[in-house]
Amino acid sequence: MSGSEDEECIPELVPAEITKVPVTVITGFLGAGKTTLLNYILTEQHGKRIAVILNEFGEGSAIEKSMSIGQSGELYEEWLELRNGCLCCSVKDNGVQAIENLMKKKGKFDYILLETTGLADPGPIASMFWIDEELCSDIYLDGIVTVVDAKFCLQHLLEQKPDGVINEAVSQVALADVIIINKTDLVNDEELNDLRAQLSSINSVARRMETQQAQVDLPQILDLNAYDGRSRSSVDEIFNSKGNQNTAGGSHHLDKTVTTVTFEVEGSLIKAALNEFMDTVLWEKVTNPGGNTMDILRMKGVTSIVDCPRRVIVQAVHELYDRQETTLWEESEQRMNRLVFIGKNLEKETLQNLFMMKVEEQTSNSGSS
Ligand SMILES: Nc1nc2c(ncn2[C@@H]2O[C@H](COP(=O)(O)OP(=O)(O)OP(=O)(O)O)[C@@H](O)[C@H]2O)c(=O)[nH]1
Repeated sequence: MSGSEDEECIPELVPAEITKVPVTVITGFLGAGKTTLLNYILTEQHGKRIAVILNEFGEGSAIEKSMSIGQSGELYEEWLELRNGCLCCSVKDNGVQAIENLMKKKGKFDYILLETTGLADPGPIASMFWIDEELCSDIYLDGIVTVVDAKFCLQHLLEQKPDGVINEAVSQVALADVIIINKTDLVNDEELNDLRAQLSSINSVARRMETQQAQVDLPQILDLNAYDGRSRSSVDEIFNSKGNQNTAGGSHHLDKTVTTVTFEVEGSLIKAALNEFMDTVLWEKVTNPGGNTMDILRMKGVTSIVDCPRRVIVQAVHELYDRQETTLWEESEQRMNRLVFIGKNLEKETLQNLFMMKVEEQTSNSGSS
């Protein structure tokens, strides 16, 4: 249709994204306080209609007992509608089916919290939101919240696993967008400081909160837009994050192989070079000077792409990554790339040099043309 008069009559369409429902994944080691957190949320009068999906494998849960598995082994879910408008569902699979069923109840809720089991690595769950196209059309991953037990978290983080076996507690901290240190009543200041330092040595970019009985300020954990390139906060977060290599304080000898590494490189690179860089570090893998393979669990970055007027945010969880254009560069602004990696055996110089090579390739190509 053309003609300005006609256009003026057309009501403004609401972009599809606005109707998508955010999902926050709540993870944390056994007994850390995930259920306490969810119970708190479900009983508070917060004015939100939150649907909670409990992924229960533990024993003794009242909700678990109310579930049953059909004779043919199919999944049965227990749905509870609560007085404050929340919905609660207990499931026995990885939660995908439950989300799909939940979406049929559209309109009854405006937020989803998905609790993982204490022993789960949240990586595959986070990836699911990128690879399942049907899911992605209705919902989006808002962030990962990891609850840790102030008293026992260090012990879990320090637990040595056989080669190739992932320490789930480390993985949960590495992938967190928010870390809630719960049960602070059970530790003294020194223990708490030690834990803070160790958590920060693994993941120095996550927002950190400290609670008793998991009593959080809800806006601190919801609507983070942690994977949304369009949110100003995610750009700021990447720019304000501090890289941290082996700076953990305290007397514990934490297995420091999972760390946060941050670097900045001036200039721009072409889109194909950025993809090559991502493929190399995520898929082909690079080794550090000690000969160990760098294994990236989480990555986020703000990059500058040649001929693109906007910053491009790159997000990765394990081997999957995604690019999104975000805010405009100012004309006078120095083009800059800032990348944050959380993973195993990371070494800043190797990653930075590899990225610089991609930027320099572009500079030398444009110089010779
Ligand atoms: N002292 C103390 N105990 C707490 C606190 N928060 C929760 N608890 C208790 O810790 C125990 C475990 O809490 P849950 O909320 O069930 O932990 P969870 O992470 O859901 O545990 P799993 O489902 O087994 O993974 C319960 O007995 C809670 O009452 C706290 O801040 N301080």
